[in-house]
Amino acid sequence: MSEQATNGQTSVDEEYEHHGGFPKFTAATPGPNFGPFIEAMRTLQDLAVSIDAPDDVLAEARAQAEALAALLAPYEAKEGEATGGRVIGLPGRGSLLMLPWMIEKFDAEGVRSRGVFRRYHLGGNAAAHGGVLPLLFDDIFGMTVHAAGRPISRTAYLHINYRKVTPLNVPLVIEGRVDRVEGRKAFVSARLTDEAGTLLADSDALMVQLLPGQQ
Ligand SMILES: CCCCCCCC(=O)SCCNC(=O)CCNC(=O)[C@H](O)C(C)(C)COP(=O)(O)OP(=O)(O)OC[C@H]1O[C@@H](n2cnc3c(N)ncnc32)[C@H](O)[C@@H]1OP(=O)(O)O
Repeated sequence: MSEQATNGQTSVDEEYEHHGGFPKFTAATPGPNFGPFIEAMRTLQDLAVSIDAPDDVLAEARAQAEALAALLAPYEAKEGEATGGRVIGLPGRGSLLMLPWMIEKFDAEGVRSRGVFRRYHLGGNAAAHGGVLPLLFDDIFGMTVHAAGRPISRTAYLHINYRKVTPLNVPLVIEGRVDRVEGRKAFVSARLTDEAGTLLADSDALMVQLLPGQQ
């Protein structure tokens, strides 16, 4: 977000200032323990949805989880200041909400990301839950319009075609691009495939550029 104003037009930096409550996001550079901490939390998520443990084990797990929450609670930070989501070199940019995928290509031609769906993302019969695919697509579309140099935009609609069941723990690829722009509207599309190129799902969406002051 470093474009300068030219010919009296609003710069991307100024656009940020105009976007109501939107904080200005800058990359975070946490210490070496942040990445392993997030990975440990992801493993906990996988286990929390998959264990069948006796109650005395759950009592101990509960105590440790509550102690961990008490340790971390004093460090809660505002949106835009929390580390998670701002570490480009980590899966999901270090956000637990995001899929643990790594950005491989990020330019005006499009964005490509690779990763796996884990046990935490299980829907049924060994396949990813249908609800986590929109998360993946929406995130790639946000990055796609950003990489294309568009000002902050929100998803107006997002349509997904589920072509084949999406497996867990199999390396997958998603690629998104801007197909066309009409004023504030960017029409985007993306494809989710396995590494052999088999199409699992595709999506198209409308990203509408926010007006000054618009939340
Ligand atoms: C910091 C990085 C943030 C990145 C965000 C990542 C993406 C996200 O996940 S955002 C979260 C999910 N999305 C939302 O919450 C959006 C909620 N909706 C909204 O805020 C508004 O409806 C919004 C902004 C999409 C559009 O509203 P508004 O600014 O009033 O525009 P509006 O005048 O209605 O529409 C603008 C144009 O888009 C079109 N449009 C708007 N919505 C739709 C739609 N659902 N389908 C088709 N066209 C639409 C309108 O017809 C209009 O077209 P035209 O200019 O040709 O007449």
